[in-house]
Amino acid sequence: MKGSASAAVTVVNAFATGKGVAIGIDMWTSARVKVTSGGIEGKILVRGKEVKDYRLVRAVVGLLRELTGGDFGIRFEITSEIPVGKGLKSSSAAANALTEALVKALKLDLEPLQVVRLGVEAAKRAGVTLTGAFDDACASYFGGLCITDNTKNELLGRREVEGETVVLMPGESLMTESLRGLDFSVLRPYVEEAFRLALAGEWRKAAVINGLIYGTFLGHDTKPFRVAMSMGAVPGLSGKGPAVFAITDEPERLAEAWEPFGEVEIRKLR
Ligand SMILES: Nc1ncnc2c1ncn2[C@@H]1O[C@H](COP(=O)(O)OP(=O)(O)O)[C@@H](O)[C@H]1O
Ligand SMILES: O=C(O)C1=C[C@@H](OP(=O)(O)O)[C@@H](O)[C@H](O)C1
Repeated sequence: MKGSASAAVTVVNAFATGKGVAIGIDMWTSARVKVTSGGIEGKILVRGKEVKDYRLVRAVVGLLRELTGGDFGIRFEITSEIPVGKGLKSSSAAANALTEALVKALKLDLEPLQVVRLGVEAAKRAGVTLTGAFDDACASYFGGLCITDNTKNELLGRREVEGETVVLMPGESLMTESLRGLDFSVLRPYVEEAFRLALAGEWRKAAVINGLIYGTFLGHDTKPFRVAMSMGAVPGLSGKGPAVFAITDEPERLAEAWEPFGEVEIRKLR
């Protein structure tokens, strides 16, 4: 059976408040799963390279074994376009895609939101998230702009968004788990303002403010933001970064200007 889910970009990062906003983008992870009599065997390919980190796979299987009471194994293959550790939600997409594939293979009758919540629980157990990242998981599974309360796994609002975004993926990687213990609560008053803007429909302004706050706090290079803003684009920091995205009428021009900072791709919002 097959499952798939996409990358997403951040409008408001949930680290400081537990509430977040993210938008799905057209960059995909797919999972194929066969249920077997025992063991977990398979391969993870990210942008053509093998990744040997099976924590998320084991967590998804463990969770579904508990749910069904079955002692099954799996053969799996995960193929992903989403680079790991850039802030583009590789973990949410993998958890969603694998959970969806396995739920189908086990012929379980679950609502889409239940599938997403299982993926979030698996990501927590695997230790790859701070809040559970229900915001990212919803944007990754359903697409659109998703506003969530990650402390309650509640989807507060969702709306369709159209257009393209330029995505900059700098060479360095930053794993979410490496930020555990950092006190983001000092950012709360400012991030709450960004969240209010997003709730009021002003998600572009929210993304810029969120990006400047988190980007500064985490010590990211501010040049990509400056370049994008000076060209009239609307930039944001995706997750904890280092990936940056921007909405602009001239994606090709911005993509060229961002080339010195890393790999650049133009993707559709979905
Ligand atoms: N395609 C994948 N298949 C299985 N696990 C994955 C995949 N992509 C990411 N992961 C898991 O998620 C972790 C990265 O999560 P995270 O630090 O949040 O990065 P990102 O910023 O890319 O979401 C990896 O260490 C790995 O455990
Ligand atoms: O782990 C988490 O709880 C979160 C991770 C962040 O995304 P990345 O993992 O993509 O950096 C952030 O945007 C999200 O709101 C919450």
